[in-house]
This record gives sequence, C-alpha cells and structure tokens, in this order.
Amino acid sequence: MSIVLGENRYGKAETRLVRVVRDGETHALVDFTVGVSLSGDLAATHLTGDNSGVLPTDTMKNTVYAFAKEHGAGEPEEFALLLARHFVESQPQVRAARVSVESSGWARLGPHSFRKNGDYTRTAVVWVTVEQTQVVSGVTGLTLLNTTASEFHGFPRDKYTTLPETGDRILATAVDARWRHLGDDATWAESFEGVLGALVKGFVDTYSHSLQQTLFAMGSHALRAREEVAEIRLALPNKHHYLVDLSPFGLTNDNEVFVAGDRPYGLIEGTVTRDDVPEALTGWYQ
Ligand SMILES: O=c1[nH]c(=O)c2[nH]c(=O)[nH]c2[nH]1
Repeated sequence: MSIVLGENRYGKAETRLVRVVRDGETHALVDFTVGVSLSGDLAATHLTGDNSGVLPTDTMKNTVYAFAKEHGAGEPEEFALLLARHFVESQPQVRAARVSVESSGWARLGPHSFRKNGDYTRTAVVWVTVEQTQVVSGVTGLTLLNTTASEFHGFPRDKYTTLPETGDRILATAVDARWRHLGDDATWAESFEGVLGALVKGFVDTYSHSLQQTLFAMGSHALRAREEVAEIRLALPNKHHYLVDLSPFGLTNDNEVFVAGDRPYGLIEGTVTRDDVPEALTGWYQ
C-alpha cells in the first residue's frame, strides 16, 4: 500500500473589494467578493514542503486589488477572466485557475450615495486552463413567490405519507442558478439581465404542478431567451408555506393565512441543457 496525493488546489477565498470610479461629481461603485483557486504542478509543497511553485495566496489577494486599480472592476465575468488568465499565463506551474466573483448591487440614491440591494447576488465563476476557458454566470438568493397557480398532487403515498394533496398552494423559492456560456466574450451585463428576466418570467408564467416542473420551465425560458447560454443549473429550495388551522377560533382559512416554514425544506435541483452543445468541464456548476 502506498499513500498518494490526490486532486488539490489552493487559493485565496473571499477577498472583499470595493472599487469607486470617480467621474467628476458622479461616482460609480462596484462591490465584489473574489475567490481565487489555482491548481497544477503543485505536488512538491504537499510532499516535501518545497514552496518554489507556490505563489502566495497573499499575492493573489494583492493582485485582485492591483487589477481593480489598473484595469477597473467592470463586469464580474470580465474581471474574473482577467485574473484567471493572469495566473495561468504568468506562473508556468499553474495549469488551471478558477476565479469566482460575487457581486452585490448598490442602487444609486444620488451622485455619491447608494443603497445596498438585498434582493439577489450576481455571481460569476471562470475556469481558465492552458487549453480551455469556461465562463459560468449566476444568481443566488432571488426569492420569488406565487400566491396561487400551484398544485401538488398525484404523488405516491406510503405508510409515512401525511402530506395532503393540494390544488392551490403558495409556491415560493430562493433561486440559485448558474448558467454556462458557450463562449468567453458575451456582453455580460445584458446577458445577465436577459437570463434573470427569463427565469422570472418562467416562474411567473408557469402554472405549476410541482417545483420540478417550474424548474424545467424556468431553465427552458432562459435557454430560449439567450443563445449564448449552453446550459443552466438550478437549485430551488421549496420555501414551504403552511395553512394555519384557524378552526379552534371558529374561523375558516380559505388559503389566506399561512405560516412561513423555515427548516426543513424541499430542495429541487436540476440542469436544463441544449442537446447540441459541447461538453462542459466536469463540475462546472460548483
Ligand atoms: O413541488 C413539490 N415537489 C416535491 O417533490 C414535493 N415534495 C413535497 O413534500 N412537496 C413538494 N412540492
């Protein structure tokens, strides 16, 4: 028996970057959380402690800030590509770089005043290897709710099933979506807004018999709306809303009073793909 080193990577997680662009009196603001992770010919440091190939994670953090000054921090995908390409091109032992950006939106209140948006986070993850580039955009925490047009029935029952069938319920979820681009040069902001709009439209316009059906409809809307997107991975928590029993108070409850459940919650996950696109790098949605 021998013990061998398996897959490994290293990097700097969650570098917090705020970049202000001063255009006279009017300022613009970008708020990114950046993750860098490198892999390649890095066995020596694990096996013998030879650090000759280990670009310090501190340097990765510094590069994020220096690039924000030198190149600006534009679209998350663009900034991530710039960083990932830099690490692969400048460090021969690095064969692949994964750079993630979480972008928090700030709504303008005045020339230099902003209010933080809490309704969702935009994300980008890029992988750059010596041969390949892959860009994945996404959104997390986009909470959507329909007060009707949702049923759930026809499911199997066993001796542990207590869930009543319903022909009218609240359907709510916090969308975690990632979509893989076919290329690496989309018009990122427009593409993001397009996918976001399509996902929301898919949720709103679908008469749902299950969150699974809604997931496929949302993914299909996104792929139909944006030809630059190859596939989309959705993770949809089912944010259950339970009818409150008002009968002890002599009151009826005709789908009007609910308790919003917290945990546990159903978690519906799936990928919606065009059937004619090249394969992704494995684990592209991670
Ligand atoms: O849309 C739903 N899908 C399920 O798989 C499920 N399971 C459950 O208990 N409620 C629901 N709702």
